[in-house]
Amino acid sequence: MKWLDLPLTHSAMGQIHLPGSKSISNRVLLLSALAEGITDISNLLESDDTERMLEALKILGVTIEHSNAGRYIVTGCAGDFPVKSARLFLGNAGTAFRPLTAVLALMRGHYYLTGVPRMHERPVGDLVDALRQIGAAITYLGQERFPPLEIHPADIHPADISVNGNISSQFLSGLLMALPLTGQPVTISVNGVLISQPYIALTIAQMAHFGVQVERASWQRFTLPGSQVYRSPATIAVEGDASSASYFLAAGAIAGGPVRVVGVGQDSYQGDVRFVEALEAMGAHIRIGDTWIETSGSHESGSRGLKAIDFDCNHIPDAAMTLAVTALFAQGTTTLRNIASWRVKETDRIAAMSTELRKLGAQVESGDDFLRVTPPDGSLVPNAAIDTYDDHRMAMCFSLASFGVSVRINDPLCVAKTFPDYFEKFAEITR
Ligand SMILES: O=C(O)C1=C[C@@H](OP(=O)(O)O)[C@@H](O)[C@H](O)C1
Ligand SMILES: C=C(OP(=O)(O)O)C(=O)O
Repeated sequence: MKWLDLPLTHSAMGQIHLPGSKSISNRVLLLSALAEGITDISNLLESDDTERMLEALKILGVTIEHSNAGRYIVTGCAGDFPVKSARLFLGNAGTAFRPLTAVLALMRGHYYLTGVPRMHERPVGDLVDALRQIGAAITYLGQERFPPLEIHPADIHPADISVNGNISSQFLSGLLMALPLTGQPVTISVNGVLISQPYIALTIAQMAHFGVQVERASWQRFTLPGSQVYRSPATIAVEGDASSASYFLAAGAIAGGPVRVVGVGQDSYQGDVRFVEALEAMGAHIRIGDTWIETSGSHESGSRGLKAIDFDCNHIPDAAMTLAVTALFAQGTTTLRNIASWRVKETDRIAAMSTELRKLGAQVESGDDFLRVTPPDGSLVPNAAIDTYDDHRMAMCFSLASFGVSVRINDPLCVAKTFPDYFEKFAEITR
């Protein structure tokens, strides 16, 4: 499908059962594969990113059975992948590429890790630097500090290491998940500011489910005490995806609501549940239960019933994109701060977001790490053709423009990265 035309929609209302969290799914798959014992996983996300992880683990010799939708049974390999030589294609899945790099560097095997062309523009050098501190032998097959990578068998000498924290938290997450495999005590220090910190909390929580503890004095220093092994928790249910929830929650805030998402709630492990704090600051009404979140707002679609905000988005890098499009329905200028990491994700998201918001008539200012969005004086420009840059979140965010104007989404199938049936679900809440 080359494009999808979304007609002007007057209101949003209904209930959506969320697909499983991408971030939890790929962590749980990897930890199940590394654990002793069999793990019965339910509500696993079925999308391109999790498919890349599943495929890679199977190539590495892990037995994974698929029984019914979202249910996977993984027989763990007790810390050592049986296959010692493999080529892995990891698409554009950061949650597969970065953690697998760290784990495979310790496996005394010979591995090639590649991805789509955009993955080869997404940095991995800080992670490789950290792994080289303990003896890992990794070479860059293309541009220095970027995938594709070749990992050679190496003698690992566990020692205290440091890693940069300001490009992607996935480097630290990868190290945290991999280093218990050495069995030795190791302390990881983070150089500079750690971005996307809730994803580190998520990593530590998932490791704890598999019996491995991380000691943490601050968000700059993490100790793995040594002599710990991953043990299967037997069964594990993946929470709904809080980033995927953001589109529906924004819809409820923009176009009346109530819109309820089911699958995440007040005790969620995912940082993106805090997106609702931004919506609340914009004037939306929020209700949260144990396993659901509901939003409602002004009942006149496209009426700019919301208030502009100035928001630090460091802790919600993915849901922050939803905020940029929600800003079209707020009075005044919304500023999103601390979003420098957007530049090295599926596309340069600051550039892409600026270009596409302007097509709708918004005034946009941007810098290295911020975006400022002012809606047009009158209505949004109708029938804009929004380019999506092979970025699932660009496609999903801009569906929200249809609450103000009819809009065309180019290459809508890019949502397959994390939410293959997004547009069907979106249609369920529009009236
Ligand atoms: O660890 C994770 O699951 C993720 C961490 C974040 O990346 P950065 O740490 O690169 O910001 C986030 O954007 C990504 O979608 C998922
Ligand atoms: C940044 C993202 O993905 P990745 O896990 O590939 O980094 C995302 O899903 O918005």
